[in-house]
Amino acid sequence: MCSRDCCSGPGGSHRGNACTDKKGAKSGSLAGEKIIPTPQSLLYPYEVIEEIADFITKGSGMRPRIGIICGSGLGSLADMIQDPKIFEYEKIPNFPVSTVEGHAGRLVVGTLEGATVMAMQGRFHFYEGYPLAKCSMPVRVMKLCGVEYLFATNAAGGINPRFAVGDIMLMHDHVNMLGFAGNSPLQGPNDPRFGPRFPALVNSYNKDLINKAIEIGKAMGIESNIHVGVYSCLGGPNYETIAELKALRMMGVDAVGMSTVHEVITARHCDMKVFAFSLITNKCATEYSDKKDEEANHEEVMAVAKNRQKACCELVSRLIREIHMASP
Ligand SMILES: O=P(O)(O)O[C@@H]1C[C@H](O)[C@@H](CO)O1
Ligand code: HPA
Repeated sequence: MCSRDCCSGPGGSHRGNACTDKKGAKSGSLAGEKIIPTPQSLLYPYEVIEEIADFITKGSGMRPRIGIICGSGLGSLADMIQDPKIFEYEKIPNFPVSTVEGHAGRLVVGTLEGATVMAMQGRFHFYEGYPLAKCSMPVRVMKLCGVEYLFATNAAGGINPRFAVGDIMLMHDHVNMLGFAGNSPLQGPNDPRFGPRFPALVNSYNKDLINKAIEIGKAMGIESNIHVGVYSCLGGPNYETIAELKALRMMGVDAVGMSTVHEVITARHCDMKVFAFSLITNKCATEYSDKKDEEANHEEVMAVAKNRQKACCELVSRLIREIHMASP
């Protein structure tokens, strides 16, 4: 079988039934030979996750309580961290690398508003070629580092016509389109040390944290820019067609992106409390038009994220302060 960072990510590839690892060595089997499937979950068994978590907790001298995943262009959330200990993804054993612009590719551990935190400045997306279990593997690392709360953020297209560019949508639910297609980060044998075989996902998004965030939005004077809504993740990397956006809207989706859902599933499976929000970086057209400026593009996504980073940082830091003050 392929080695740890196998064919399922950049650097390796499938050829027929065989696979090549990063060094190009053929390590699978060709047609006619015995083929042993490797379920995604076995790419990162408990012991490997534990090793990565030990590397981070020993290297930082901390057991962080809050984990943050920075969305596209929202890396500044991690820049708020005090006394940061920085781990480049390349230097973390068994860690994938970031390949997307706006995702620096480093883990930052330190304190924020008095709380111990670890932040991913760069997440892994399905469209980068990583299977879902690999995309959300860092959430399990967070869990074994001691994280109780996951803060997942993303850049997303607004489908709800009431949303404006620059608004923040607090996620209270999601529609798992990749799950509709039979893909899940929890596929393969279940390790009960992480969580149950069949986790429930109702109430995945912590209501207390949503309510606190709404109050914080009011205190910041941005209540009209804060919404509560439903996010959906498609595989990307292409943005959606009009017909897809219309269908998503009919399903009750308010914002669409290419991440977060599999991270939330993984976090809920191992019983973490989840707070997540989308920064609306573009409005999604749901009617046919020839106007070029209605087409989504990553430059616009990054520019809007940069413009709104101050508000996003304040929301996150105030919420973390409340969590820490309520139970230091
Ligand atoms: O990592 P997130 O979900 O914030 O990134 C979004 C989705 C794509 O990666 C990219 C598209 O512009 O931004
Ligand atoms: N669609 C999907 N992902 C996105 C979008 C979008 O419109 N904007 C930012 N990420």
